[in-house]
Amino acid sequence: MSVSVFAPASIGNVSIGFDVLGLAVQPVDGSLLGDVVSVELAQQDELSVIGDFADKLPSSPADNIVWHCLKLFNQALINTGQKVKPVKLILDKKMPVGSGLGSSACSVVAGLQALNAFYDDFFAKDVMLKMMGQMEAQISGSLHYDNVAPCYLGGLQLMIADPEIITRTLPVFEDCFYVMAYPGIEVSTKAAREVLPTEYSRCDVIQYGQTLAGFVDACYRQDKQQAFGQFTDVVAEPYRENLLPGFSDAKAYLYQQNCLAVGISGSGPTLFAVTDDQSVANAAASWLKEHYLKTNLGFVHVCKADNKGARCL
Ligand SMILES: Nc1ncnc2c1ncn2[C@@H]1O[C@H](COP(=O)(O)OP(=O)(O)O)[C@@H](O)[C@H]1O
Ligand SMILES: N[C@@H](CCOP(=O)(O)O)C(=O)O
Repeated sequence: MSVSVFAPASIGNVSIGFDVLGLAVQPVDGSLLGDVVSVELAQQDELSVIGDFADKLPSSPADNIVWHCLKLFNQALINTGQKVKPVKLILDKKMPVGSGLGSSACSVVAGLQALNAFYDDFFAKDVMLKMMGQMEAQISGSLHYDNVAPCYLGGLQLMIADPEIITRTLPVFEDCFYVMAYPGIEVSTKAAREVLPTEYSRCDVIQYGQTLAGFVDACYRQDKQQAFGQFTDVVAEPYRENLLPGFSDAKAYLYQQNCLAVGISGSGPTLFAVTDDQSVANAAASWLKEHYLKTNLGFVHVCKADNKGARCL
């Protein structure tokens, strides 16, 4: 028996919810923006990596986060008295690394969820999400669920301080397009966290709280004007934009073209632009292809919210 699980790309932070807000996205053209992990019975545990971005990962499979997922998952099975089966894992690494698209989360979620599907969904969702958070923390240096939660559960996820709840699903703006532009250069999440201040002014704290609260309220009332009217990131963007060549010019241009919001996806370098008008989305995508991409690895996708999250193929 073999199972394959796809886990979608996500926008960490969504600009105004540093570490606590994340949105899963899928291209409107139906292409798979995310990673796929397949699991099948084998003589002994093994991992092979294929796909467009396989050569960007550590050469030893033992350094791949999917291998660590297998070890964590097996230990959790053993802890419950279950018998562990040797498996062959195949990671189809479709996602660029250090991209701001939640690439490591895609591998973690696809890997753990494929294993759980192989064991007939042995672990409940909350147990799985905690394991996913643990693996993401190992790779990025700190515990943040804003990629793994939307990648696993789909949609727009708000992280809750209660460790028993972890995340709540917020209503999305179903008519919005998210134009995702990955320039083809790498920015490590760890490095992009190190440039952030360790303390913020009272004024920034108030603005952050007010903006996030206003956004959540607007999601429930489906009020796009309020959601995107005050869409200013005071926590990360001012300190990270220097890591992203061309970001501030692109942002200014896209606002002139009537985009509702523009921000850094996760820790960058991917930029996202929001609009509810498909012709604005297509024009933004064409412009970004020409002006924001820096290498031939870059790409632009017009996306919508992905409400399904990780799924068996
Ligand atoms: N399967 C994997 N997917 C992504 N990154 C991996 C994987 N296995 C190991 N890594 C390593 O983890 C780090 C992930 O970097 P990070 O900046 O967090 O990526 P992203 O922001 O795209 O999730 C890189 O050093 C990469 O080599
Ligand atoms: N909240 C994190 C999100 C990182 O997302 P990634 O896609 O860049 O891994 C942060 O901003 O550091």
